[in-house]
This record gives sequence, C-alpha cells and structure tokens, in this order.
Amino acid sequence: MTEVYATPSAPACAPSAGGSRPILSVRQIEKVYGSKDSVTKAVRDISFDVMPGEFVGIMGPSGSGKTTLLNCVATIDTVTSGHILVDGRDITGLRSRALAKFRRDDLGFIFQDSNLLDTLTGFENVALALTVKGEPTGQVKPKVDRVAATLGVADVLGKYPYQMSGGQKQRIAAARAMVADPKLVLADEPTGALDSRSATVMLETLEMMNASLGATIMMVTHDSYAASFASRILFIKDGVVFNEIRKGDTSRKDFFSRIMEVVTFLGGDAADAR
Ligand SMILES: Nc1ncnc2c1ncn2[C@@H]1O[C@H](COP(=O)(O)OP(=O)(O)OP(=O)(O)O)[C@@H](O)[C@H]1O
Repeated sequence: MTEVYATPSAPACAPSAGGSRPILSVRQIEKVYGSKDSVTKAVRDISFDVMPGEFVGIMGPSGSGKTTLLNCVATIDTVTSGHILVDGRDITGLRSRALAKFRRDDLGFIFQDSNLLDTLTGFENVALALTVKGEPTGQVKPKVDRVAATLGVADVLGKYPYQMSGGQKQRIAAARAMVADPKLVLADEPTGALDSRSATVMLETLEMMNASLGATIMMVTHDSYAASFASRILFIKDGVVFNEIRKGDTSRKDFFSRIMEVVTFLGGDAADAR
C-alpha cells in the first residue's frame, strides 16, 4: 500500500547520488496570475530537485499548476517569486538573448502536438535543432542518424509530417528534442493526442532516451499509465507538491498501481487508468 501523505511545502529533493549536483533545482517558486480584483495563485510554493539522468513525472488534478510549473521551467512563463536553477545557473533572471540561447542550448521540448514544421522532412526537422545551434555541417547527419536509429525512427526521416502517423510525428519530435544533447527535456502531455498503442511506443521512446541516451526528463501528464514509465512522480495539488513516490526496484506494473492509489486519493479521473 502506498503511503499517501501531504508534504505541503517540503522540498522534494532527490538524493545527491555520488555527490553530483541537480540538473534542475526549483526553489520556493510562486506564480500569481491577474491583479487586485482577480488573483489566481497557480503555483503557491514548489521546491524540488531533479538529478542528472532522472525521469520525473508531474501529476495532479486539473488546475493544480502542472503546466504553469512546466512553463516556468521552460521560461515560457516567468515566476512571481522564487528561483529555478538549471545546472547551477539561475534562469529566472535571464533576458532576451540569454534566454533564447538557454532554450536553444539547454532545453529539449516535446509538446502534445508535435509542432513539426510541415515544409520540412523528418530529417530536416531534427537537423534544424542542430543547425540553429551552429553545429558544424559535417556533424549534422551523423548526429541525426544516430539519434533516429536509437529511437527507432530512421525509416521516417525521409517523410514529411503529413505523411507520418501521429505516433511517428511524436517520435520525430522526441528525436528533435534529444539530438542537440540538452541538459533537460521537458514534455507536456506527450501522449495526450495518441491512441493507446502509439502512446506505448512513444513512452518506450522516452524510456529509451532516458536509459540509452542519458536524457534527464521532466514530463507533465494526467495519465497514470504514462506516468508509470517515469522513475519518480511528484504530485501537485493546489499549487504545492502534495506527495512524491519513486519507482525504485518495483516493476512498472506495481508502480502504476501505486500511482493509481495516489491519483484516486487526490480525486483523479478513473478514466486515467488503463
Ligand atoms: N494565463 C493565466 N491567467 C490566469 N489564470 C491562469 C493562467 N494560466 C493558468 N491559470 C490558472 O492557474 C491554475 C493552474 O493552471 P495550470 O494550467 O497550471 O493547471 P494544470 O494542472 O496544468 O491543469 P490541466 O491539467 O487542466 O492542464 C488554474 O486555476 C488556471 O485557471
């Protein structure tokens, strides 16, 4: 039985394995939308660390602040107070050029909608992540080919997005997020638009990115099945970290059951279970 307990403002920090420092440190962040008459505290007080090579899932009821948290880490949105450090560097104060460089060099993104460019092939979409970074031309093809082979999308590289299935598009998006070797991959409901079979293939792709390519991943999902592919889950409720569970040595199936217990406790949707 999973112990379900509330840890309103306690930092959910991973152990410092081998003394390595966190890739991501979220420190007492708060995000308030609106002004005087209409104020929403989307994030009240969230602190946690993500260590290199971790695959962390963020779960919580609708409106709990998951996307706001992800957007603040992604620098798509700004925090009202608190700090976010990526590989030891505070990103909350970055402005324009430094911000663009940080997003390009340090982050990989996977959204619910693959956001591939329609006029480019799979290869060109993935390669773009390298060329905008100024990767030497001779390095581009080998790097794209290597990541595509690892993630099982080598046969899709020659296709345009309109010729790809939803699952193939998402896996090309995963290759694009990974190819430039980012410090952190951020995924927002990456299986939200996929049927269950394609979702499983996509989740196995994320698992492979994590295990074979060493990607550190933070994934927001409302889906307990998707979350069970992560190694640790942070549950957000009303803008704070409510609970945290780790997979440890347990099987994915057992982890899924433990996740479901917390989701049920938090008032999750039974339809989230598969
Ligand atoms: N731009 C905004 N302006 C005002 N309120 C906002 C804005 N964005 C989010 N909110 C509010 O902040 C709270 C948290 O929203 P958020 O989208 O982070 O939740 P979520 O956990 O991702 O929800 P869901 O699972 O439904 O996507 C909600 O009450 C939401 O209405």
